[in-house]
Amino acid sequence: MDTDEECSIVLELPERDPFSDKKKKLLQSKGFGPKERIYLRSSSKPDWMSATVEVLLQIARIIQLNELELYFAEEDVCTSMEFYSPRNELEALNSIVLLTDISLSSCSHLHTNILQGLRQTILDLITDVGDKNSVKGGVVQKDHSCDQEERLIEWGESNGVKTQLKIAYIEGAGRGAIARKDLKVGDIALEIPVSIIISEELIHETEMYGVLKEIDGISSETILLLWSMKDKYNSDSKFKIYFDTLPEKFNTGLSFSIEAITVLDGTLLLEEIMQARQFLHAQYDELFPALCNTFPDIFPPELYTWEKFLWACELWYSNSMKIMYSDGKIKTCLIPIAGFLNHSLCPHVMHYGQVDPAKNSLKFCLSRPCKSGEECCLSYGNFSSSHLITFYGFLPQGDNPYDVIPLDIDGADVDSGDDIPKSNWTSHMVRGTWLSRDHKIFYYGLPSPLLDHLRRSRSPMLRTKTFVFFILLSIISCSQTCLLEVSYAMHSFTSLQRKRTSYSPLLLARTRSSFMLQENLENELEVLENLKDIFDDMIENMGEIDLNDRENCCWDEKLAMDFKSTQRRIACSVSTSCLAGMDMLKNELCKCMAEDILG
Ligand SMILES: C[S@@+](CC[C@H](N)C(=O)[O-])C[C@H]1O[C@@H](n2cnc3c(N)ncnc32)[C@H](O)[C@@H]1O
Repeated sequence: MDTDEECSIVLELPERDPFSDKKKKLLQSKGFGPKERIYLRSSSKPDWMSATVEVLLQIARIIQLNELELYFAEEDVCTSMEFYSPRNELEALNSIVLLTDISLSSCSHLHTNILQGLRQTILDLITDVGDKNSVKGGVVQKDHSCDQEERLIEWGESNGVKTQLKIAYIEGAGRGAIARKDLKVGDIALEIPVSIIISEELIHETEMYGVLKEIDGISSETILLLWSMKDKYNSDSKFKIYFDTLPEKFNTGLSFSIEAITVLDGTLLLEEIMQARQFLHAQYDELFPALCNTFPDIFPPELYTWEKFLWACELWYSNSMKIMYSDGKIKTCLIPIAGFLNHSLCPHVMHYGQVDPAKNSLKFCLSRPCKSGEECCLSYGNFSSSHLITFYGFLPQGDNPYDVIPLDIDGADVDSGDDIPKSNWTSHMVRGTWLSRDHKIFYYGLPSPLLDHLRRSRSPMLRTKTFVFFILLSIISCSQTCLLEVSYAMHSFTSLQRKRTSYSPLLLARTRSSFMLQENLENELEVLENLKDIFDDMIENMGEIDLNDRENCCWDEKLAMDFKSTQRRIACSVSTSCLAGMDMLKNELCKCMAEDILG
């Protein structure tokens, strides 16, 4: 509890966090426990606030990491200021705002100023995250009319919708939602009453539902999809105005032409799109024409063609949202008006999936400010570009931190029989190494779980980087150079090796360590060589992309080319980082060998 003299904020990693063990380890590596009380003492030092915020933020970031960010998180003890992703940064900062709001509502008068100061500092940081990470905001195209969209908003408002947004055409993204006035963190940009959300309840009373519910294993999503295929053409539908605003064509990866698919040769997206299409075809063939033949009045054949089925699949994949209702049930829904919001890697709205039971409505609250006239964006989820292309038909602007290349290697960590804890990652991947800050020896900008896995699987005797590191330390201690900063030791072990004493037992111990170090460095080198080979093959299989042709291509070929360019860039960065790492290792090996020869 806070005393009158001291005010504090407690940051705690929830026990139920699915990655609690890994996060505890990461917190520990930065010198924190799973529950930290941070005292807010206004001191005479001018930078006390930024120092306090730095600590709060370091802990909050780790607590807010998702699985993929955790995989790429770097445990390097030297780095204090981390940045994992715009999403993580916004979540971390917003979690601190929430904690200060809770404290403000219950704190004594004495602490109000400190807490308000902290709140304002965090809000300023949130604005900075937006300014630094939102790539060239949506450019409004003035030459498009949005009459239909405005009619939908009027219809919504007459049904209880409250909105601070208007609809406009955005360059390269279709329609989007623009702030009508300056909106702050916590403001509600849009509020949609449950009564206008399209979800499974809506169709329970229909004849169609009576037929479909008898089909073994049919999901409520498929039932809704089949209902929407027909309701789109129903002139008496309650949702006619909504259906009228939907595009005639969705242009997702699911409707890529054969030419675009060919461009994807050598990438995993080719497989992903082919599999998704095969799955949908199989699903369609299971239901049609049988349903049309047996119930032609309920399923008129002209409304249930493959093309119309594919349109509905694209509608549901690209426009539906998963919503948790007040009873705790999660349902896939179409949400008129909210369906105009585009996706951003640095979104304004991050949490919108839960019905507010008090108002029976869905609220879209801001996690970062949105200026008047600026496009207000959502996060559709932490999706890779291949997922966004397949199911939404676009590549987000900017560096997508979820763009990974999965590696088809046996994921389970090899049990080396030693007592070094295994990382327990069941699958491995890489992403653009430019996203990593740590390109030192043993890190190379590559994910540690992958490197550790490869080190272990090359040889059960081969140790993780932690073990190599201990060997380095033992050499250092043999040289009677003590109390060195760990980070310094990592960088300067070779120079310390040179300061040898002529003490024979120490020399012997050091020689043994030096031999083990050499062996580990050689193994390390092989790990990088193998990894580089994998990525060089991948680059070769992808082939060159002739971007000169791009302008004359169709939308899908352009998208395929852009995707391939991003994949090539990732693969090239991995190959380059491996090469740089190999050079560092060869350098160290040369020094080791020279040391041994010189005795
Ligand atoms: C839920 S809708 C959003 C509204 C949509 N722009 C429209 O005109 O109907 C999702 C679709 O919007 C487009 N979209 C969303 N975010 C985008 C982005 N960041 N860049 C380009 N297109 C985007 C994609 O076509 C996607 O399938």
